[in-house]
Amino acid sequence: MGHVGCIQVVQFPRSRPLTPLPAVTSKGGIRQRFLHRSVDIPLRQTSALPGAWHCTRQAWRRSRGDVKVSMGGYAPPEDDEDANRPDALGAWKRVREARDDIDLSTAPSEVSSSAPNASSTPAGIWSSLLSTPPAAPPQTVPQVFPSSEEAAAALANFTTTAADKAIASRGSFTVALAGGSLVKMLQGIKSVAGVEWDKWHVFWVDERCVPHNDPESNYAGAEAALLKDVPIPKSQIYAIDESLCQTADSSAAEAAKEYETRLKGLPSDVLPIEDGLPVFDLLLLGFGPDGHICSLFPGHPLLKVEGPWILSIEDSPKPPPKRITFSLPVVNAADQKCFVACGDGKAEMAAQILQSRDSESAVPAALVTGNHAQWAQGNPEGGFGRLHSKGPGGVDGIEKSKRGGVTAKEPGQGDIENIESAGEGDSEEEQASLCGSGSETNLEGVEKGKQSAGRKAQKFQPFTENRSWDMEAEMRLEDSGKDAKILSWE
Ligand SMILES: O=C(O)[C@H](O)[C@@H](O)[C@H](O)[C@H](O)COP(=O)(O)O
Repeated sequence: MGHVGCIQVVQFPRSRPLTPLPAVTSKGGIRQRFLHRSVDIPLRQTSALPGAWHCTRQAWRRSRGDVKVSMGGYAPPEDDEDANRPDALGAWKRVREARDDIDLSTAPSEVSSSAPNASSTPAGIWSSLLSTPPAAPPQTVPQVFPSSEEAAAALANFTTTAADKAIASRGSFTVALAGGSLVKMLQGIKSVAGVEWDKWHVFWVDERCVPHNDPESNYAGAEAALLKDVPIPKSQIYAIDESLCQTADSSAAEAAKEYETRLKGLPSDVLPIEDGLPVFDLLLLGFGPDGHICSLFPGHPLLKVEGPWILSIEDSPKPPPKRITFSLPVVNAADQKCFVACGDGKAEMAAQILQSRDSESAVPAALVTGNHAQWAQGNPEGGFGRLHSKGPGGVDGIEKSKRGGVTAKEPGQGDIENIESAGEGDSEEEQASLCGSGSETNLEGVEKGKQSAGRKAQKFQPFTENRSWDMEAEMRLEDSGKDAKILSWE
């Protein structure tokens, strides 16, 4: 095909055609999205490498290898491992290798205008890429809800949408749950109609090393809030092995090892592994008032551990002290991560997470990369409402909406994304119903939640936009001589 100087989009022979979506302009270039097997595959063209198109690592993963982005005509140098990667970083490295010899500003002439059949041949794809005019950037609207019921309903909608996509793509859905105040919010999921529960596989991002009937058990909380009422096969609920957590002397390390072994024994159509890490479809995360996620606490050495998937901790600052947890690389390898923040007490930390992202002082929650959604329950006139201010604890770019909520002016890098009020505030009593203080035990919180009023039907806009891989920043980094392997920047 002679695509000299450009990255060529190739479809494997048996894959379904890509459906081009309208192109958008975004930070660093023009972005084109394709719909493929129900997933968006964004490609972008950057000013740094005119004529070249790139896709994010996460999009590559989500395409499940069905779409290949490669550079025609240039073999990767053998001694550069990264240049052999099939994803955007590899493609970029290959282009960097070749850029002295080629004219990167020249798009392949045979696809510039008259290529046949826009979506079924590489030339056609190029043609549609080149001819689609840029559109306005999409709005992304993660939301703050004045009532926990509304936040729970939005979370339910988001989760079941993610499940539908995963099931359509590979026949199963893997979701990993946190504990804490998130647990009560899970109740909303059971009222969604038409869920293919038999395709769900449920895990825990962290678990306290206690028996299942212990009020501190995250498994027990999720069981009471959701699992006991939905027909997920028991064999697809991956709780900690409680036989390893019976006494105060129990070793969390053994429980972690057992959990990891069980995950590694799952077939790849249930839990795919990429770059040595499991790719969960969705993580439902909380964050603590200190910014911890899972059982990864600020300043704790576990944050830096990269090899094992599941880690143990015996000195958790949040009781109980013995726990097992996903490692940070496992968290970041997941396809989607959703933060749920309950109550105004989390607003200050939410602001800190937004502001410290990408900085040395980032708290664990700010180290989570990739695709995010955030649902928060709080008072738009209270703690979360203050996020609009530029003062201490405030976040630039977020302003109050007419209805008393807060909404972002534009999705800026490092934002917790746009935040919008979902309606008028509910009573204090109702606010407390699904959103506990976090200090009460999981089971107590669920009991309280059961007494809440039924949820309201509501409009909900899912978060779809990727935090894109910033290729220009990565190039600047490499030029500055620093380690450029910021592969999870997407
Ligand atoms: O076992 C746990 O403690 C949880 O799994 C933990 O990961 C939780 O998500 C955060 O601690 C936030 O908890 P709160 O929402 O209760 O603050």
